[in-house]
Amino acid sequence: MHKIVFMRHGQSIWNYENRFTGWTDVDLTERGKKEAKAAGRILREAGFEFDLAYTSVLKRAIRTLWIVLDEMDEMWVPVVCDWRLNERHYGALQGLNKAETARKYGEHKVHMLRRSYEVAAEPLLPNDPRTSYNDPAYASLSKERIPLTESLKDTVARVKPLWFESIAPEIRKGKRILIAAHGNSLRALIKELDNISDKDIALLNIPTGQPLVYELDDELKPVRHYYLGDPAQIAEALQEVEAQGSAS
Ligand SMILES: O=C(O)[C@@H](CO)OP(=O)(O)O
Repeated sequence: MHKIVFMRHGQSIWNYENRFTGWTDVDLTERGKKEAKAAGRILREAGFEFDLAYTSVLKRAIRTLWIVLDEMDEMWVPVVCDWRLNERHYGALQGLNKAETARKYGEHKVHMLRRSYEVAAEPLLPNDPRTSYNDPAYASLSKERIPLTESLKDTVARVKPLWFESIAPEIRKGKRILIAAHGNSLRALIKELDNISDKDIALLNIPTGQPLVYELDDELKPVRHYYLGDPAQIAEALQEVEAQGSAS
């Protein structure tokens, strides 16, 4: 039996301001840092140890991972930063307030944009200063591979190869892995792992800063999964994520 821990980053500045974030590289708030520290403590107290960690190339996830590893006194753990764990690209929505967008276009439309499998936001124009074309974090990628928008389906298409090429082989070697990533890159990974239908994935939200343990059998099929933290706090955090798309 293998165990892997997934964690969404702690609260970011744009989570706090309720803006569509995607590939925008915003940092954690003080609350986000506290969430990461608490997660590290919970993991340490539950006896978890890691041999390898994965994160995105976005600082809210990287910093969350650093804080967790620091709190666990495991800062030596090798870290792979891979763009394929980035948040799903939110196209032209990036920077807009979610409640204002819901007031303008309706809550249903915003829910579809946030949680449906195939719907993507309008793409950024190639000359939009918000594109990642000139960001050195993506220097190894050809321009065609840098998205201007993504649906969850597109996110699955980039996360899946990372799982099969890198993460799964390391788990098979016996490595104990922590993945600090984002709401939608984790939804994409979990959709594949748990074989969740395109329709049902709309119901899955991931709270910020809560360690989620997956137990996997020898074929790396999930046997069970559970959050480690306080259930009341997790329920509240989930409610908060869901409410971000409401007009009020
Ligand atoms: O804005 C975003 O990038 C994501 C995560 O914060 O938001 P949502 O939960 O709306 O998909």
